[in-house]
Amino acid sequence: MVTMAKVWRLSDSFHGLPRVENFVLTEEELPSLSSKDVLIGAVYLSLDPYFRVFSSGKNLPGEQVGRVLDSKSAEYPVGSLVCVHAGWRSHSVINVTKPRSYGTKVVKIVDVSGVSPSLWLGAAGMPGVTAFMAFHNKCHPKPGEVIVVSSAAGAVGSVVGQLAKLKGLTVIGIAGSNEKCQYIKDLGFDHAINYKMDDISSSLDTASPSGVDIYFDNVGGNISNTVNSKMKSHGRVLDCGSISTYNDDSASQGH
Ligand SMILES: NC(=O)C1=CN([C@@H]2O[C@H](COP(=O)(O)OP(=O)(O)OC[C@H]3O[C@@H](n4cnc5c(N)ncnc54)[C@H](OP(=O)(O)O)[C@@H]3O)[C@@H](O)[C@H]2O)C=CC1
Ligand SMILES: CCCCCC(=O)/C=C/[C@@H]1[C@@H](C/C=C\CCCC(=O)O)[C@@H](O)C[C@H]1O
Repeated sequence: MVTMAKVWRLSDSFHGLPRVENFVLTEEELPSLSSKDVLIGAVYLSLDPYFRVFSSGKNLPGEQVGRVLDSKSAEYPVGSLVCVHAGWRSHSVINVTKPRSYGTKVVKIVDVSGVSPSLWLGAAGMPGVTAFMAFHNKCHPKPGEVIVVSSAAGAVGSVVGQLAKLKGLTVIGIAGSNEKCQYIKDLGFDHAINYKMDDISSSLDTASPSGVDIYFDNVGGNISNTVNSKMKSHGRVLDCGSISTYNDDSASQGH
């Protein structure tokens, strides 16, 4: 039986903000399975900021949670839930012995009842691991310190803020709407700044008159210029990303 995959590709490279016209939905006939191949049906697709910068040619990158629909590998029986860098596509035929883009593999994931498998693309996946490793291994947090997190309602920032609360820090989040500010307050953030409505500088002075010990930066640009001006001596700035620059084709994307 022939399997047809629906595959999102780029019809045109990005210029400035991504537009619907940049994307085209195509169809692709999949090969029959060879030894160690599995047929995966997508369950959740991940949309991450790095797509804007790392998309090459017609192909979109992207991790997905999928379910094994057919298998020539005893290690991945039909019905297994997996995470795989397959791109934005409904179905994939993948050889489980071959590494994927930048070394990733087909990762079997635990199907926890009552927990959405989409978490494996968020808090339990790459964003969550990024937050955990960057916060604990690079920020050197100490209880009682003050941390500012930009893009605080995002996949990475929302986890960083919760980890910081667990570590006993005072946590200030910066987000772009009152709803997101309420969301991060509900997560336990001590302060929430709406960068589209509030004066960031005076809000930071009010939230932490003595300044900032750690800035977990996901945004870059003017927001970070303001936060950086509030850093204490020996403060730490963790440059996780600069999403405010990704749509600026003239900016250099160095990380
Ligand atoms: N170094 C690494 O290995 C990794 C780095 N990253 C980086 O971390 C950052 C966050 O990623 P992730 O949590 O997945 O993002 P999400 O897609 O979850 O959230 C991104 C949020 O950033 C905010 N944002 C977008 N544009 C701007 C802007 N111009 N100014 C201020 N805020 C803006 C928006 O929220 P709002 O409504 O609040 O504006 C948006 O929802 C990105 O820079 C990403 O590149 C992510 C994963 C790994
Ligand atoms: C513009 C620089 C973005 C840096 C921050 C960021 O979001 C990093 C994310 C990495 C992500 C991207 C790296 C390579 C993508 C290659 C796409 C492909 O070939 O499939 C990945 O390494 C996990 C995040 O740490």
